[in-house]
Amino acid sequence: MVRTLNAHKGSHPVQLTFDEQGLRIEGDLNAAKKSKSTRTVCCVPVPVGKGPDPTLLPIDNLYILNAYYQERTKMIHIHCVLPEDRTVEESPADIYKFMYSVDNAEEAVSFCTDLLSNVYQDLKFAKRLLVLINPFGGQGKAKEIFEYHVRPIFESAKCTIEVKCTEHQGHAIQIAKELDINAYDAIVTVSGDGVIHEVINGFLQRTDAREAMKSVSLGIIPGGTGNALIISLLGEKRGFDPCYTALQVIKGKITYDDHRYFSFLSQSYGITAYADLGTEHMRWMGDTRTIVGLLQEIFARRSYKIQAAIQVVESNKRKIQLEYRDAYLQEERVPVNESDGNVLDTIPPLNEPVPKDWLEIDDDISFFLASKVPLLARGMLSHPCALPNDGNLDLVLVRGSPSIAKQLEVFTKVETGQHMNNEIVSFSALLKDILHICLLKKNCIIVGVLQNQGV
Ligand SMILES: Nc1ncnc2c1ncn2[C@@H]1O[C@H](COP(=O)(O)OP(=O)(O)OP(=O)(O)O)[C@@H](O)[C@H]1O
Repeated sequence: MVRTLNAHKGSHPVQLTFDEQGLRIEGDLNAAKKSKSTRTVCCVPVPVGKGPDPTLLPIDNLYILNAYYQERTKMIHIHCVLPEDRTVEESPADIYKFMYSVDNAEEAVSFCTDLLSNVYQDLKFAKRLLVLINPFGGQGKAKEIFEYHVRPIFESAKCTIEVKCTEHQGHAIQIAKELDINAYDAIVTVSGDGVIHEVINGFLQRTDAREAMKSVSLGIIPGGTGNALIISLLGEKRGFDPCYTALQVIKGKITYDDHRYFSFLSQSYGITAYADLGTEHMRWMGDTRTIVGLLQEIFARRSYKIQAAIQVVESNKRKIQLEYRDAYLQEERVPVNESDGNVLDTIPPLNEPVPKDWLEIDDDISFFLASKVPLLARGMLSHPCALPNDGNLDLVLVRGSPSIAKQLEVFTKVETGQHMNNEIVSFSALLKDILHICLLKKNCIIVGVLQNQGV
């Protein structure tokens, strides 16, 4: 279907055309200067910089939030989220609002109706969102990120927005556990991974866990220190862009479907964990604090005692890399398990002997980092072969306390994933996501059982 509407901007004729792919705006001579939303800093309006003309290329359906005709002003309004420069890969996105006069109201209304049904198709328009903001996440800017970047996008898409700030640790678990799942289409977290973890666990504690996860999807706006899930899904730039991630809430189709998560990102012990815990007071630094923490740990040559029993599928790094490459190149993705029914606890009880085919580790280590996702922070491709749906956890293990030079070598290569080839790094895929760990630190014993059923 191709639809055209004749409009004008002042005395200049403008033509709007849409088809299955998107919308083309022709004739808007100063779109670059005026199309963006007004920006304010401390309530003072600031001029919008002149960027590339956003109407030069057709606007993909994905980017269009809303189109409506205002009777009073006789104007058609079209709201979009667009990359600021569409010729640049992964350019930051922003909200754009186009307005044109149309003389024939009936034509304008019917154009908007058809454009919207084309743009949303099987997606719901005007979603009901519950927004959970962790005011203390990351550098404490989650509220500002939401109000300044995200709310205007949700409002443009006519979403109903209910905002709650998380008030204490565990609050998001309670909210997800008690949520009226008929009242919302999505829970949107403006936080780091910690609050997402709580929402997932809140859902899993419900008797109608599957139903809840099917009907209420999870939207993620990065507002914390660790934003591993969203950057692993959308990439390091787009996953960190509040406008682009807000667009995903409106237009994305990520839902939990039939799969349950017990552990959705990583399990960390050793210097990576203590680098995070030991730099709590440096939150103002943003994600640089993780780097400072790691350097502190490396230069102190710390090591940590661990007892772990793991079931290893593959420990040959070369084979893991080749399998990953083959899976990545495969057009068809690995089919996911569609089975219904209860989630089985497949982990042997801790008081029983460790199965014979498992590997026991009773050692000092620098770090033990198991993950389902490749990126654990920006610039930290810690698990370059992690595939979210292969049913395995990937483990990076550095035993003992290697020299500072050797550890720094690993550290400098983690950005590209090359650390995996380093001699001090053991890299394994762990069978069926089962992992028993018993961590010993000083006099304290922590017993953990981790089970992961994959994404
Ligand atoms: N109001 C609050 N006061 C104290 N803790 C809170 C509050 N709201 C949420 N939390 C807790 O803060 C933890 C971390 O939250 P989040 O992931 O949003 O931030 P983060 O900066 O990415 O955290 P981290 O540095 O641990 O990665 C969550 O586990 C949550 O339980």
